[in-house]
Amino acid sequence: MPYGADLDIRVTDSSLRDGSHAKQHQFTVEHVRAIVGALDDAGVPVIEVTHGDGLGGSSFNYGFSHTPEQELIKAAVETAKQAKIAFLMLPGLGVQDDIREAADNGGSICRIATHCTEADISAQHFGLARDLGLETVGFLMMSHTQPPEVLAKQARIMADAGCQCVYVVDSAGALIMEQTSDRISALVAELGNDAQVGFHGHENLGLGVANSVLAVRAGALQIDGSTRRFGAGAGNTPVEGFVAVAEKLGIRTGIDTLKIIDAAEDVVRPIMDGECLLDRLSLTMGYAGVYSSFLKHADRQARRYGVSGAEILIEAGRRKLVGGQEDQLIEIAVALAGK
Ligand SMILES: C[C@H](O)CC(=O)C(=O)O
Ligand SMILES: [Mn+2]
Repeated sequence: MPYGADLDIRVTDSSLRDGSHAKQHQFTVEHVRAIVGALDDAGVPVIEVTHGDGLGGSSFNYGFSHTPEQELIKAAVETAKQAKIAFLMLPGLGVQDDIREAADNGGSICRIATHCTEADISAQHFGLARDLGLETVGFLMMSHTQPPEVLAKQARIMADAGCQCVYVVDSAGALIMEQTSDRISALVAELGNDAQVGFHGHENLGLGVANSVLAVRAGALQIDGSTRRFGAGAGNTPVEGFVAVAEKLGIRTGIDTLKIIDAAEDVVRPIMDGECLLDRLSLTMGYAGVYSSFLKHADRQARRYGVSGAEILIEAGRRKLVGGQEDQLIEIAVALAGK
């Protein structure tokens, strides 16, 4: 079933949210204006702008923002001519007033993220977002850790609370091919016409584009990516790569392939501190099933305590750490240093 009359699927670019992890939350209003301007011109229909860990993420545990995210959201809304501006929030990290403020600043899509077994903590936030007239999206993070039937039940909780599209979120970039499509199919079967299904991929095993195509084939109607892979870990599904492949497969995204390729090279890349690489640490994250946004934290602790970043990540995977447990990376590094 197509997304709309002109689109088969809708792409959301997360460079200005997931890329915040890679940029260590140092986005400025100028960065936002430049990236939103280029993506909007290329026809990207949705652009997500927030601290990497969502509204309220600017903190000691996650890393302080250079510029308050509400200012960034406002700048994005002022710049975009056709794109809708989305924002992310994790219940407990952000609070309901943050959603109200983001809506006042013109954000029109509210994305609520929970660990994939904790959808129930999102109910009041979806309720508020719908009351405010916002479009809603739910994120089931670390979806590789649960089988399709468990995710489907969690998706049902979100949909019943007012979520209009539930995403399978491959936070660790650990899903491999059919592991993605089986999860998407289970959500599509559970939700039917009650909500759409989306997929958010990371490149830690190099499968972002392939997994996204399989997600579309399994019925996903919304796909996330980041132009130039500007995201946590090895980055997200590259929007320009996905759009090129989609065009060749006859999947209509509404995005101009050549314009988004230029935007990646000429606008997004100069704002990045460096390329998001499929190197030892990010590959280890995909292999060990570790939350992609742990990359910079693990690297920092490895340098601080003179231990192996890869060993920190392997242990984080063994402990099945979830977002919010960044402090345990310090404990692991201290333990490794003491050996
Ligand atoms: C808060 C996380 O960074 C959300 C996300 O993009 C993911 O889990 O992946
Ligand atoms: Mn992500």
